[in-house]
Amino acid sequence: MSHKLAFIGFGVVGQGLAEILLEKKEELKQKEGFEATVVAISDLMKGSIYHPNGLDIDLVLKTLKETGNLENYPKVPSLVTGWDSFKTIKETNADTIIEVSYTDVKTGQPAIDHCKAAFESRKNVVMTNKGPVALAYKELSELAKKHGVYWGFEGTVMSGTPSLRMPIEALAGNEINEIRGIFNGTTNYILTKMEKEGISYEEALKEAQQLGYAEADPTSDVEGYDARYKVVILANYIMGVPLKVEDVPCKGITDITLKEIKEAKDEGKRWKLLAKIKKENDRIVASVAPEKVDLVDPLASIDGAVNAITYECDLLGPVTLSGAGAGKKETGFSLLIDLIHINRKQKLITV
Ligand SMILES: NC(=O)C1=CN([C@@H]2O[C@H](COP(=O)(O)OP(=O)(O)OC[C@H]3O[C@@H](n4cnc5c(N)ncnc54)[C@H](OP(=O)(O)O)[C@@H]3O)[C@@H](O)[C@H]2O)C=CC1
Ligand SMILES: N[C@@H](CC=O)C(=O)O
Repeated sequence: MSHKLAFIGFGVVGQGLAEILLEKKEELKQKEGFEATVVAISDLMKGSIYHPNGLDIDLVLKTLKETGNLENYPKVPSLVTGWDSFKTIKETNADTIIEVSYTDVKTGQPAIDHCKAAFESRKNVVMTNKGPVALAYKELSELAKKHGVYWGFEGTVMSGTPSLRMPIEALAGNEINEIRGIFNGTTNYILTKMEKEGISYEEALKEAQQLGYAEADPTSDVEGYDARYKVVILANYIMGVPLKVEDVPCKGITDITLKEIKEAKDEGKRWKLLAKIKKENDRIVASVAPEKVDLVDPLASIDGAVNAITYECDLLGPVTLSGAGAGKKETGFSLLIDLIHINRKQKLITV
């Protein structure tokens, strides 16, 4: 099947997916019958380009690298420049919108409205932006369903590690009453670096930013807001409970000093930013906070930008999944798996 894609936002993750589409073009065609044409990219500062017959991804990436602006793409006939996100969503011939603009932890905007505009234009959305899923899951999932389009958001929790797809598909039939884990790559990277290399909090945060792990405003990572969004997504999507962001007490890692990290080590413990969700009768209790975990706890050995999640299943007992929690290719992959899902569904319909 052939797909026409439009990117909204073209930072670390957007470019990660573009590189994957370029590198795996032939393999995806052979193995999955998947073909994609990028028709448009609209980014706030990097400019906006649209060509109904498709853009040359290699040339797009080179243009951006060399000039910093997409609008320096060669001026081929029918190339349109300067369209904002909404015009790109509504008026291009894309069938699927890749929403990879920044996550606004207060309002979820403009990404919520990007999703609405796409669904109302009968376009699929695949996204890594957590805002719309954390703040408007019910409304948006109903709207996507009403318009018969697909909404994929695997990368909103634990990057490309299938923390959403695995429980929904492979653990189906179990009741999941408790979830616990490490859901933020940046903070886990910082804590690991502070403990193992003795570097300062500021230095470790800078590295996480350079590696593309941190949010555009890293306050979201270090104060725990990003992990809190992921808790809300898991509660709504996996546990079917309409938990709200304001119901989740949240504390970050900014107060943890090198001295405290060393003291924990001497006690046979390690600081981790833990997220917890538990169903208690009709109630759900959830939190995000740093905790000293025993070194024997499986979560203690989760290092760097890796994340981990344990699902307490009524039939299977605890199931733990660990893998990348952030990163360019890793999160680009999360979008690819959602696109492959659309492709497989469409193939089933056409046979
Ligand atoms: N990085 C990671 O490892 C992961 C990221 N995510 C999520 O994925 C999303 C993208 O992350 P990432 O690529 O790292 O972030 P970046 O900050 O690198 O990229 C976001 C891009 O979106 C652009 N943008 C912001 N607002 C708009 C808008 N209204 N219209 C068009 N473009 C816009 C920005 O423009 P400009 O900078 O040019 O102003 C920027 O280029 C975020 O929501 C993040 O939370 C999820 C999982 C992992
Ligand atoms: N900033 C986030 C990116 C993925 O969601 C993180 O560090 O985990």
